[in-house]
Amino acid sequence: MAEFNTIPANATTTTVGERIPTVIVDNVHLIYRVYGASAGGAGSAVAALKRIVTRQPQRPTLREVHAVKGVSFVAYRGEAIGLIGSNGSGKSTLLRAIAGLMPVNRGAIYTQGQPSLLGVNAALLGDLSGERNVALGCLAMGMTPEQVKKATPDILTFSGINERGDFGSLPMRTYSSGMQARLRFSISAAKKHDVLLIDEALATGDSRFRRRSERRIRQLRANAGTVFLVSHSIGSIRDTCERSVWLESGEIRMDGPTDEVTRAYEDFMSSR
Ligand SMILES: Nc1ncnc2c1ncn2[C@@H]1O[C@H](COP(=O)(O)OP(=O)(O)OP(=O)(O)O)[C@@H](O)[C@H]1O
Repeated sequence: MAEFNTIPANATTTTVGERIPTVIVDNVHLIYRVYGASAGGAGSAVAALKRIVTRQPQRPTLREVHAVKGVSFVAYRGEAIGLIGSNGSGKSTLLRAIAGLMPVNRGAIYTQGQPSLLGVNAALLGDLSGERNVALGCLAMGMTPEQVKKATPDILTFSGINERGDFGSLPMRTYSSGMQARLRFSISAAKKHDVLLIDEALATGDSRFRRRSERRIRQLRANAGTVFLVSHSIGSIRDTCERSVWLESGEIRMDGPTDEVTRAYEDFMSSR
């Protein structure tokens, strides 16, 4: 997408008023292959006895989980998009593919720049202090050592982990899961991202941190990035995203203004 290079970094439209695409998802299929999974009772005691009697070795089996089925949409600069859907509908899988962490089996994903995935499972090292993890996380995001030094106090303050004592110098394994999630979010949000993918990160923070991180997401968007937010908290989605994509069983059920999509999703969930 070489034509993006000629557009000013903070513009959300071209000079002729066209919106600038940042992520194009074109008829994407994502399939997990699970090796060694026993299918249809092959793992039962009767099946095992039968194999012993007939002296047949257990054959390795392969099962496929078709997690995302033919999904297409275009995301634009300056948009915050909520990804909603019931458990197992394919939201996290789709984010991982947009981040380039999972190959697509069919279709294609085009992105502007390198999308950054911020998830509750993002790797931070439990034996290192919060401060060291901040430094490593910032270096991994491409900051220089000087930028890291400058950004570290702000990141620690934003995360709020030092509000109840000097936790920044303690190993991360001593943090609650909410504190760990807050620090992960704060590290990722310290950098301007072309495309920031957030998987449930806000759900684990308390309400004060949630408000703070929602403000930060709005700032990241205002800096012309695109934000994707996966969350089961419809409140967070409504407060942060003006557009939502609803996935169900790996397919798009609805894509449009958050108010309309979340209302339809809530009706669907309450009728189940
Ligand atoms: N590593 C994996 N191996 C095999 N199947 C997987 C794997 N990860 C997810 N799946 C399957 O892919 C499907 C989509 O899962 P995914 O985690 O993307 O859903 P989700 O919408 O994010 O769910 P949730 O809301 O529960 O987090 C599910 O059927 C799940 O069982």
